[in-house]
Amino acid sequence: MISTTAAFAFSWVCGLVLYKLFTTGRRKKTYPPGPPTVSILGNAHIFPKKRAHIRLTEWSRMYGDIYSLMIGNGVVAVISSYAAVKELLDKQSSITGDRPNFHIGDVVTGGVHLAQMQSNDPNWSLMRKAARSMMTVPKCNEHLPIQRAEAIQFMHEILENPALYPKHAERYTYSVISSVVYGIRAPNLKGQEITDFYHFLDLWNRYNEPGRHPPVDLIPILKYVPMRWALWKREAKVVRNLRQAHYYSLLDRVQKRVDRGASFGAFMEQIVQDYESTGMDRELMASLGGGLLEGGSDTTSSYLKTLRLALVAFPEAQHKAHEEMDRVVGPDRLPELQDIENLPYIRAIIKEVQRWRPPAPLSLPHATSQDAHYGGYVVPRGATIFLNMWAIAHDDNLYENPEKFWPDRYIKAEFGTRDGVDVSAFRHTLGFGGGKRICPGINLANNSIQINTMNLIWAFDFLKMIDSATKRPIDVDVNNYTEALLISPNPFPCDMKVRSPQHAELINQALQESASTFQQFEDILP
Ligand code: HEM
Repeated sequence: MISTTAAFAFSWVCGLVLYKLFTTGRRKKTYPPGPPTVSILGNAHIFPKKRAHIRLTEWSRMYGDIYSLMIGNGVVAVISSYAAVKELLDKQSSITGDRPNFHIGDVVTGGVHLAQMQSNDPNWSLMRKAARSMMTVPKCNEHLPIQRAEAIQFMHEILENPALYPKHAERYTYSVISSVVYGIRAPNLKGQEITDFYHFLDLWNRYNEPGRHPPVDLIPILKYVPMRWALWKREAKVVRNLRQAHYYSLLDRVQKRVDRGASFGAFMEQIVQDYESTGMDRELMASLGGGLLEGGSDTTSSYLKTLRLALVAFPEAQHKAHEEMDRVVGPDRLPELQDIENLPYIRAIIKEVQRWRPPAPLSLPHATSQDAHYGGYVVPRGATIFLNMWAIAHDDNLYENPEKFWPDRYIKAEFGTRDGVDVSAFRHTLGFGGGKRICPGINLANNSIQINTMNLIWAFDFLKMIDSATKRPIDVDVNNYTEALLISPNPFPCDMKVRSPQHAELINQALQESASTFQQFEDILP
């Protein structure tokens, strides 16, 4: 009897194992369609490691505006239409506003990070509320003087050393956010804060390269491998220590300023003062400031780098922009933010840069906390959702010749679309994500984008470099981009020349006049 029961149990276990092996990786009929799966892996073996947005876009052309990839038993849904974003991310935001598990990220951040935490975590709500209240339109308008002064310094840096444009763009974006958040600016590229920040960000990006780490989120037991055998743990610890030191040191400087009764109007001063009523401890405060610095730096500088690439590669657009700028603003003064209302072609350039090369082509991944529904399909609880901004922005059915940088499309139609396209679900903020996770920095980012696009077009000619041997212009490669989740152009040859001595003189003069604005952010006391 015992042997019969044992035999029965044994065959039952074998059957279960076989069933699991057979079904793991298989797509359920209720899920969105997708590429054929294989046992156990599903689609894991074909998931692109680099330039994922390009492959995911090819699949969206085959499977439609929602499809799924199976990673083992995990489901990844990829959406690539305005309608799908509206239905899934915006309308069902309460159940599609989580983030997928990201263990290595948690090790680096201690699990406390605005962009990574789950939306039911009360600390996420606390930080998110604070971030949003700090970056309303009126609050951002209060920071316009420093944003404008930094943009003038940016132009001046290009005048002095145009070859370092990408570095100047990074200094600009870091300095604006650091001034707004901490009241501490980065006056030049050699400063300790900016050097430290980009050092650990570079390390983190490199450590995150696909394939560098074991798949800890898929095979959780790997989390328990001891540190001495787990390179990823040692690397994550290095970044964690550098990151923590940086953000605690910035926070301490704000705390000391508040203690001595001074104020530079920085966001963190208020947070430090209110910490008892808000319930934010030191770790949360440090993480909040850090999340904003990280969220706003690479994204805004990516825009500025793409703007330069587009103007060099598409001289016709540059010519039209110069013509408009000369007509509306002229050479006798710098542009002001209000001028944007009278510069439709410059506004079209801004929209086209964001469509043509969105800094976050797959946005940041969302995750579902319950089953969500779209187009008759189920996106099950625990699934990851990618908003494929690239697929939407490069959809030939929506946009004529989508690969071309052609701002005129936005002069012809509000959303730049072909005639007859239904734009009822369209919105200009798609590049900033959706639902309850939509980027909280939109207003600050838009001010930076508008001020700098006007300034740079007003001040400079963007020219192709001349090859010293052949004396011919060197073409730029408009597809040579970095390969991470956030993309920006790799360095390319470009010659930026100030448009006249009068333009240079006005920039120098404006920089001198900005001295008093900068002075408010010179946090030199210990
Ligand atoms: C051109 C500039 C920018 C672009 C294209 C951009 C884009 C994005 C995108 C696509 C997301 C993900 C949204 C989602 O998951 O649905 C995001 C999130 C975020 N962004 Fe931005 N962003 C920009 C500027 C900024 C700035 C200036 C700040 C702060 C000062 C900022 C802070 C953040 C934060 C903290 C998050 C995470 C929000 C959360 O998970 O709750 N971003 N951004």
